Amino acid sequence: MDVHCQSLAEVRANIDRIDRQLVALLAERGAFVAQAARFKRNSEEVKAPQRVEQVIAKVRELAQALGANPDVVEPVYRSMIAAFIQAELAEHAALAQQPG
Ligand SMILES: O=C(O)C(=O)C[C@]1(C(=O)O)C=C[C@@H](O)C=C1
Repeated sequence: MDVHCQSLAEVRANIDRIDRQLVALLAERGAFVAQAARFKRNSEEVKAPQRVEQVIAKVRELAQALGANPDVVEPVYRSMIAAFIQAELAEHAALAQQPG
């Protein structure tokens, strides 16, 4: 990270720019999470706790490699995945209501 901002406004402009990218990526990630519901038989498979731990281990490694703080990245991911699980449970329940 080699950008040295000259003002708080410049800092916040950069944060706003990054937030736009993050939200776009969350939209893309969320669309794939919703598709995962189609391949799962029940709510335990939706929650997939072993997969959650795989993802956490992977993003902690990525954080180390990319200069992020793993102790920030992990709770962000745990919170994000918890929210995606709720959305995927709702998607799974909606699919179960569909005929055929
Ligand atoms: O990998 C899956 O099975 C997913 O549904 C994706 C995802 C995630 O957001 O990473 C969401 C729910 C599961 O708890 C595990 C992981």
